[in-house]
Amino acid sequence: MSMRNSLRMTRHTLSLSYRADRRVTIAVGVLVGLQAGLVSLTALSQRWLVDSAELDIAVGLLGAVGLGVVCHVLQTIGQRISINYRNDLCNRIQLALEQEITEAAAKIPTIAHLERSEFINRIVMLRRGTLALTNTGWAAAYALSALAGIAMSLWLLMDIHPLLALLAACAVPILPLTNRAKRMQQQAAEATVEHFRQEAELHDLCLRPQTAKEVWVCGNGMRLDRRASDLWAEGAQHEARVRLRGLVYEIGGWVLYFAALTVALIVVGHLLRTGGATAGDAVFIISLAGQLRAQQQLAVDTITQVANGGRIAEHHRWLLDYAVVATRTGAPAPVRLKGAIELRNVSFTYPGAVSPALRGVNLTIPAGSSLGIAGANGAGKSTLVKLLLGVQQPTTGMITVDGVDLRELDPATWAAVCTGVLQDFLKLQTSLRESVGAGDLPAVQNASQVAEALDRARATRLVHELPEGLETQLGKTFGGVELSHGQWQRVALARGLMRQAPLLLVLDEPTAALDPQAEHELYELFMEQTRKSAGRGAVTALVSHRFSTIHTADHIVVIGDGRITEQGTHAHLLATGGEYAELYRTQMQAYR
Ligand SMILES: Nc1ncnc2c1ncn2[C@@H]1O[C@H](COP(=O)(O)OP(=O)(O)OP(=O)(O)O)[C@@H](O)[C@H]1O
Repeated sequence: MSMRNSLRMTRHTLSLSYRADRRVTIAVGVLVGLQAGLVSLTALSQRWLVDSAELDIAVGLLGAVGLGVVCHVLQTIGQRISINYRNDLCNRIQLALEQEITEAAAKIPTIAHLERSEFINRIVMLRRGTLALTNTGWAAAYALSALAGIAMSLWLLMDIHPLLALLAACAVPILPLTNRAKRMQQQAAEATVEHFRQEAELHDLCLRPQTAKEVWVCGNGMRLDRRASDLWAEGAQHEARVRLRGLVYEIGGWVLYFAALTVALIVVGHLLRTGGATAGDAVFIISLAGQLRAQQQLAVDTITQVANGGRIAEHHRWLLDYAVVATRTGAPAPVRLKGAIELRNVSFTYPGAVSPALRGVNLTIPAGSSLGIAGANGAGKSTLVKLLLGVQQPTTGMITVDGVDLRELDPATWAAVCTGVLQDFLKLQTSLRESVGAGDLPAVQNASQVAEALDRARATRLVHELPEGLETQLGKTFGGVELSHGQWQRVALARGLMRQAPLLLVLDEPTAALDPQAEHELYELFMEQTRKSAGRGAVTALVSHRFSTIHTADHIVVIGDGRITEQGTHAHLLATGGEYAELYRTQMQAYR
């Protein structure tokens, strides 16, 4: 399997190199190929030089010097040129691979793969191993060149004495033993990836400004740091132990070769003493035997790199296959909703969770209406929102849009008619214009559309307060202006309001960071927008803990422990006198 992956990645990365620069790829290929013959030719020139000197042949001497110089020049300069250009090609291959990985990940229409640790580990291994993947193709080219060079050297050595073939035979175990050592290291890296992921996460908690303040207030910094360091030490110790065991295998592989080298040197001494070889032959054998070690080392290193690339390629293949399986096409999403969005007996369980987050939910959201979603923490409100947006799919049951199963609609076109603000909204550290415009990318340059969205989010004052208005860089990471949490939320709101005619507007606690007056104004606005776009059948789904805001929705559902416990209009729910009525009255009294 790994062999097949190595071959596939070799072909793939070499074709990426060829696509990146055809002429340079061919030139580097020729230079790498030439290296195969240069080692033998250099040794032959040395033999020719010594024999010509012994026999006093001037032409031979001149020829040998010329050949030697040409070989050395080609070897040294060729190597420098090929290494430099190969590095440049590898940078381009790496960029192309990273694009491929990001594009594959971006094509996946749900986020299910980002909620399973075995998948996340694969993605981390893949990202960490991009360099190994990148090198596979050119490592294979160097390996072929080294193997061809070894074959040529051996053929010439055996011509002098068959025993010298021992040098090659005894080098054979080096490759499987080195490969075994590398495989052990790779397995250790896979076993410890979660340790390092947790360590990075814990250290990030202490270093990210957003989280560091809470860590400081709780006085957890030292403890988190110790826990992170313990995790790192555990992972690093395991890897170090495996590396040491691997080293024993690697050295073991070379022991046999050094024994064969001793035999070869004894053979040379014997041949010289008995007249079986000339002084030129002796120089030739010693020179080639020395070079052979370097060639074998190169072959082992590069073949190991190819095998390593093959192991990472398995994760690459997994991601591409997963993206293909997960990528769905289907009927385009409607631009106008005529009937309703319906949830039919929908249940959803998060990967690895023991109990469902939603159970048997039946709900009809008629075209042109607004839906208020209420419920305690952890009841399942945000999960319902994720299912409506299509980023998660029901485990059982189905969601239909005008009678068509959401899974049968083209996810990209469905995403294009959805918009909104999620609870854990994005703080996009770009210019204000881009941070808002990202809500409708084709319009990101359209300053008036961006300004309009900011106006609808009641954030125009913010634009005037910022030193460069719409072009102000936001966030500290790139030296911009830091906003308050509420201001960031307004920017996120404006982003969610960028799309001119969405079919589904989702607002998952979009005003939690705003003051009550601002919240009230915004809800009035949302409801007005819902009424205005009712002609297109657009639907607004609004999650909030504040009953003062959701009571204006056309239909309200209360979720408890993953089930709909009550639903109806505000008036109906108040008249029923259930949990909603009680909570509503309690909140209203608290506000008085
Ligand atoms: N990514 C996840 N993986 C596993 N379980 C999750 C995940 N997200 C939420 N849950 C679980 O699903 C249940 C519902 O969570 P959800 O976020 O939908 O609640 P919520 O009603 O939006 O809560 P809140 O009011 O606190 O935002 C909870 O029990 C929660 O622990």
